[in-house]
Amino acid sequence: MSTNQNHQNISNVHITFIGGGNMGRALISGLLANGFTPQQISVVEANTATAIKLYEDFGVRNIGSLDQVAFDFSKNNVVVMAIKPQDFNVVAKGLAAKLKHASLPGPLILSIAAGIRLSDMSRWLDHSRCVRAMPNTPALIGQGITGLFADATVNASDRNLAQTICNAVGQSVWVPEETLMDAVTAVSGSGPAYVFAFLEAMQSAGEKLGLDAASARKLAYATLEGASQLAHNSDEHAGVLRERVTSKGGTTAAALEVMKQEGWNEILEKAIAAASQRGKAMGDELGKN
Ligand SMILES: NC(=O)C1=CN([C@@H]2O[C@H](COP(=O)(O)OP(=O)(O)OC[C@H]3O[C@@H](n4cnc5c(N)ncnc54)[C@H](OP(=O)(O)O)[C@@H]3O)[C@@H](O)[C@H]2O)C=CC1
Ligand SMILES: O=C(O)[C@@H]1CCC=N1
Repeated sequence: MSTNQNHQNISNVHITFIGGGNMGRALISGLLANGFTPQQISVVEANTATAIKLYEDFGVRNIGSLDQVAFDFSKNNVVVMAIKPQDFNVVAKGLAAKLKHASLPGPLILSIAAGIRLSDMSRWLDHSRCVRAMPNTPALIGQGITGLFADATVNASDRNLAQTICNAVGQSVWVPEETLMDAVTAVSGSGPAYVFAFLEAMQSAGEKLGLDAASARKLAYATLEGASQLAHNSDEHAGVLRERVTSKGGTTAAALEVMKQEGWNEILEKAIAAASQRGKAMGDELGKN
């Protein structure tokens, strides 16, 4: 896997988002905070209220429907497919009609849909200039991490363009096999939800021990942030940092013993494996269309 940083001139890039829901919004917000202008971004969003909010908050252009999408081929066009996996096939087939009339090589398609495979999207779109990406919602604040995969037909310039967009909202990692995109989805795509669940549990445990809600929240959030920064800035394995907190016969040891007995690691491994299997199953199922 490679995590190389790259830079491409973004001033001539135009990005059309199809779907401006949770993840589309996070990417738009992150891109605008990190070098892109509202004039470089258009959105096709089925939900009128969501579309209006995107315009009000970010000033990005709303395109009423897929039928109205028109590419200006003096620009380097990218289409980000940010609809739900279950809607992908129908949207892709609708977009295919537009791509037929586009001057070659047509836009770069960057799909962020969980599970949807390159072979299926290329078939539905009748287009081969496609890259798969799996970002996560911290992109909203420029702290995202995106897993990327492209097959051998995608040239270096397009890989660069895809990565430049993802790096505008955080970091990125290329994976060498498409099947690993299900692992990326399970670890970092869904990952923020596990962290939020952890935060909810920490806060609630504090409250059960008598802390008021505001104090419990502050203690839990600051601990997660501090520990995460500490791990990030350290060359040492997280296990070594854990041991440094754990005094022999002390409080942390008591907590970790319960986590061990209850199978904390196994539960997390099972949960992340379930997410990965769900990604694969979605790919199998939706790829039948
Ligand atoms: N949420 C996350 O953390 C992450 C999500 N993803 C992927 O991103 C994709 C989007 O997820 P998410 O943003 O959470 O989903 P959302 O449902 O929040 O957003 C999808 C949006 O697309 C709209 N939509 C549906 N059909 C069309 C259409 N034909 N044309 C234009 N817009 C349409 C939906 O409107 P309506 O609601 O009215 O149907 C909705 O507003 C998924 O494929 C998911 O796998 C990837 C990484 C992380
Ligand atoms: O839950 C999902 O399916 C999407 C993909 C990763 C995060 N959200």
